[in-house]
Amino acid sequence: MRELTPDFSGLWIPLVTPFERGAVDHPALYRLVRQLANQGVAGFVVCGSTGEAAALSPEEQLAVLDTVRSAAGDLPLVMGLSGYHLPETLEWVRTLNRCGVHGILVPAPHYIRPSQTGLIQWFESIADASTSPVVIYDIPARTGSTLALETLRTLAQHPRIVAIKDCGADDLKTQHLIADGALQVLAGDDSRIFNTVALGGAGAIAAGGHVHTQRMVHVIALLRAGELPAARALWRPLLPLLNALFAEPNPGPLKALMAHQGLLLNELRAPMDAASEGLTARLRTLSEGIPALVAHARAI
Ligand SMILES: O=C(O)C1=N[C@H](C(=O)O)C[C@H](O)C1
Repeated sequence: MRELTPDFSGLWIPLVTPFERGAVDHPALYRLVRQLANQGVAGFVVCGSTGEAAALSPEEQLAVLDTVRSAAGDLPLVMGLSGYHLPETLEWVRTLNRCGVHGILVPAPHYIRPSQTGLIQWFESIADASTSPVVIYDIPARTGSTLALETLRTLAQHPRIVAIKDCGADDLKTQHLIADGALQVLAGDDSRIFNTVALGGAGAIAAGGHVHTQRMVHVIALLRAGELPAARALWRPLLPLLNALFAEPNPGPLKALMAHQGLLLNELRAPMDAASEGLTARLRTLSEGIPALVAHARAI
């Protein structure tokens, strides 16, 4: 039986971490969250892959969480985890328990590629230790581990495992998970948002939601309301930009575009680096070619 009935539907923004001369740029992060918070987003993911969490110390991660919390108002926060050392990860979960987040986003341990039994043990141990709901982060391209459908079905029986950020790139698995109804399915690959939500998924955790945020919020809301033609009309202009944002390693392209928009400095922590000039120019052209939402909405 489920202990909690949390809701992860809608558009969640996996926040970038702005930097200035090597340090976290907290004022820029605060301004960014303030600006996004009143655009209809469901909440924020702090220290996900887009947030370059792997390059942040635990102290920096907690400071980032504090800044986001101070700017986010009532919006819920999900904290990302990473690593492969189970005892250290459980200790970190206990630290996060004291921070009172809405959920934790948990990927498979990276690099070591355990068996499906080992993966079940990993997620169940973390869920047992967590006082917050767990969102499974299924992202084999980054972790090296594929979560089989049966593994996910087993994990869905845990009372605190309630949702999945689906970057599995496996359409059939996505459809089975949605049909099962045991986990809320959130698109984790931006280009799959439309299909996932049209099939009955609950929403998305999408880095591309930093830009043209309201358009993405509307697409998801229209799909959830069954208004397919209107959703399609808003989605089509977004797709080339969303694809281009991932043409080089995320969040390089996103930060380049946001820097052009004056939202932060175009700085990443090594070994992540800035997007190429050619891609940056293409992103600007694509982004500027997307009609303003109000004008577009009038036209449909
Ligand atoms: O940080 C995230 O959460 C996301 N990560 C994915 C990735 O970087 O692979 C992309 C997605 O848009 C959000």
